[in-house]
Amino acid sequence: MDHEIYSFNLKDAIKSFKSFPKVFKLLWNVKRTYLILITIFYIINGILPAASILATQSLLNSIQTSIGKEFTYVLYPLIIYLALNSFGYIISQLNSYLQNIYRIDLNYKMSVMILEKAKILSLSDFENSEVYDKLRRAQNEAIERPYAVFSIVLSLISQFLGFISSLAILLYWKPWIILLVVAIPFISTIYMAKIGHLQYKIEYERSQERRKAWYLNYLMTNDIAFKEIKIYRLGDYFIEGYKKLSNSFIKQDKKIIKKRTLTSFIFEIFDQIIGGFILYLIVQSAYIGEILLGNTVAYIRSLSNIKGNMEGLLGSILAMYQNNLYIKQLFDFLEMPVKEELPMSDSIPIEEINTIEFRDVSFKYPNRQEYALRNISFKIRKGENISLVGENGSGKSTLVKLISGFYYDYEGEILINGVSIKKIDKKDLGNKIGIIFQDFNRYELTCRENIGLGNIDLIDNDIKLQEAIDKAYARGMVSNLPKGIDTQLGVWFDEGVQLSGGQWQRIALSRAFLRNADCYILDEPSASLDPISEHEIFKRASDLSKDKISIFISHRLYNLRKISSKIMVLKDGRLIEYGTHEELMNLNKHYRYLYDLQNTIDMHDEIKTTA
Ligand SMILES: Nc1ncnc2c1ncn2[C@@H]1O[C@H](COP(=O)(O)OP(=O)(O)OP(=O)(O)O)[C@@H](O)[C@H]1O
Repeated sequence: MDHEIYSFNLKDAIKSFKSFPKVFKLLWNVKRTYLILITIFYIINGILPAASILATQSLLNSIQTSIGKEFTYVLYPLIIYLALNSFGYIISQLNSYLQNIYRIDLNYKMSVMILEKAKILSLSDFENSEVYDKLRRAQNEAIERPYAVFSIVLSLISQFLGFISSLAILLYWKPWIILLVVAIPFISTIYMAKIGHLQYKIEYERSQERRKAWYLNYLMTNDIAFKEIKIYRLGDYFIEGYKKLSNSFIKQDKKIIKKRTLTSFIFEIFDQIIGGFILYLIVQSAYIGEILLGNTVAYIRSLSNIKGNMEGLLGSILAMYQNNLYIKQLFDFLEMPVKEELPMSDSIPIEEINTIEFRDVSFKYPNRQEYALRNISFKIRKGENISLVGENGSGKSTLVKLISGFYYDYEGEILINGVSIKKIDKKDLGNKIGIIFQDFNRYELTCRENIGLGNIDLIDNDIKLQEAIDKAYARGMVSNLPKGIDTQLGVWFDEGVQLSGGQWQRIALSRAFLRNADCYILDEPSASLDPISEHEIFKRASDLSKDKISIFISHRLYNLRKISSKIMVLKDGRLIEYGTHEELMNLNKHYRYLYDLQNTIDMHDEIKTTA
């Protein structure tokens, strides 16, 4: 974790401004004409208060000194005074309009940038909670910050101009008064910076906890966990967890608010005393006739402007420092190196997958000590139907994730057509593999989209979609939907139709079949399918991949037996047996044990059901 979040000092504060050039580059690229106009308006806004003070001074003095003279002496200062005020109003309205528009564009651009970055992250990035935290921090806390920095910089300019111009008016009268005016706001800002830093540190450290609270909230307000929450009566448990986490945040937040209020209260008292003393000096000078009425009003207004500007100025610097810390998170995320993304420029294109070979491959997940796969070697050729079997956690899904190119930090060699998978064009590899994972997605979109996402180019091609639907034996099911293929699926949106687990699986299969792949991987596509449907699907998938490669994972060994040209048996991450069903049965080892065990259980079940 960054050292700079633990303490506040000037060096760190200056360091936090490092991301400035990047912020301005980003702002510049959004809408530069607006950026320039807004800047000009801020500058005018900075000068206007002092100009208004001078106009007031001139108006009042001319009223006081022109008694008995022509009215034009008063009329011109009056017109200038009114014109200035109207001009100020128009400028501020225009400025707020431009800022609102600019802000919408900027936030949109920021959200897209974060999504674009998330798009290129690897699976292991998403499985890494640190990366996940970075993503959430960027999304939740940093997205508004570039705009905040921009408006702070502008108000800094505006405040500074206001400060200098009002100061000049007061300097003209009594220069030493300036020291009194600036002392307290200056000291109070340093204290406030410390509190601001503390707040940032708290936010940073609790981002995991915040995510947990969000997750509990999500579980309670989403249909994903609804059934279990109802049946197991988990509502109170989750709400308690949410409350516990939220209460700790609330406690911390209240503490900070207390600290902040107390500090500003104490400094405000000092400030009021000093302000009162200066006001006394001005009124006394006016009383003894040292200054005219217009000057008196001008000095009083300058005094309050300086105070306001000074506070605003220091407050802006403080806010800028805080925003810089958050912006650092944004760039931390946007500039985070994408580990697994291999250079596309010198990658080798492939037209088809002929062979997949593992040579002594071992792999462990980045966050785990133990290996998920150990010393795996095999070669699969075009036309082979391979089945992967093994107990839970034996490494079957991990193996297919490696074939799909999700992880590259394995030991040994993975070769596609004899070339290292690391060198193969990722896009080509993706295009040539049709896969359904165990945890396949149920998109809350239309049936067309749910299938068409398998090959976006074909999403409007009804003939190809129908072919894919037929391959997954889903024709009857889709045509029975109220709007056929254009029916909204799921329950999140209007007119959505919920499907059964097995029906969703057929949709996912159609999605995989829509790809013109050379290698079909079905990772337990059968979990929600009845044994007959599973047999049909496997049979169909193996028929479809006659001159291709297919890899099936299932716990129903009986169904795999008929369609597999070879069976791989995994145990504790090792490939312990590899051969045809007959060979493995004759070997009389683990596969035979699993097969016989399943048969015995099935027979037992059958006897129980018929009894
Ligand atoms: N994303 C992950 N991060 C860390 N460890 C993981 C991850 N996914 C799987 N593992 C671990 O890797 C090992 C192999 O898991 P894998 O999912 O490949 O097993 P499997 O054979 O497909 O199991 P199942 O039959 O239950 O689907 C297990 O010990 C599991 O805990």
